[in-house]
Amino acid sequence: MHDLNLPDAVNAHFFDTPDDAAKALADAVAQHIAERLLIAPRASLVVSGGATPLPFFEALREKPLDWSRVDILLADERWVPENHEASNTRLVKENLLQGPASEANYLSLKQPGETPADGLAAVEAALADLHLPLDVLILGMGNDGHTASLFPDAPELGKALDTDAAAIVLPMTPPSQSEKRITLTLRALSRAGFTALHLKGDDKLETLQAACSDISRVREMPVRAFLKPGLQIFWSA
Ligand SMILES: O=C(O)C(O)[C@@H](O)[C@H](O)[C@H](O)COP(=O)(O)O
Repeated sequence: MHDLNLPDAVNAHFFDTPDDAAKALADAVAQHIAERLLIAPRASLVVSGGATPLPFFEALREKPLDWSRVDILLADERWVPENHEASNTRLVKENLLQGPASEANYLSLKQPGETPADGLAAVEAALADLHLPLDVLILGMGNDGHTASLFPDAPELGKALDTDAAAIVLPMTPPSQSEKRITLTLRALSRAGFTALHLKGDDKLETLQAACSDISRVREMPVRAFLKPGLQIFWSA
């Protein structure tokens, strides 16, 4: 039905409604976290901002997990105050860190500082205890092929994609975006125990199709870096 030329061992799940996709993704994430907590003292959960994750957050926050042992952070953040409508931290606090999930530990990528470069040391300090690889990573994707804040037009993209570099978080200043950003780097985002790409709408399917057409040209569409064996794609109309 969906004419995608997916790389080997990438699994795509298609749903009729955003709620169906969100519930299935929340089930999969909760199962993965529960399994991880059986064998590890804590589990990390990295989520994305934007519009797509809202119903997923609403479904996930109700799961009966030992949330006090879960560290939640964002894959990327816009460098705006927490009460700004574009703040991903606000989105997560209002929609995910509620109910049972309010017991989770939130690690913020937004720290004091005029710019992400000014706040970088404080963000690195906030992430000092973060264990890599991550346990669960949920990514979104823009129609320019960005994921997290790995934007094709960001001057910092080369550094952020360099998995040999030590940085796990970097400021990003893509001219296409009105706010400055901060993002986990590819090094931090690679090899998570469970990685999902959560997409909504036909336009995203077309973008995914374009991304799959030549996965080697990562700088043109950074989402390609994640089109690897084990990736789970959750798409809905
Ligand atoms: O803060 C952000 O903007 C992101 O984390 C970003 O990578 C997002 O996931 C995509 O832009 C998709 O956004 P939508 O879900 O709004 O389409």
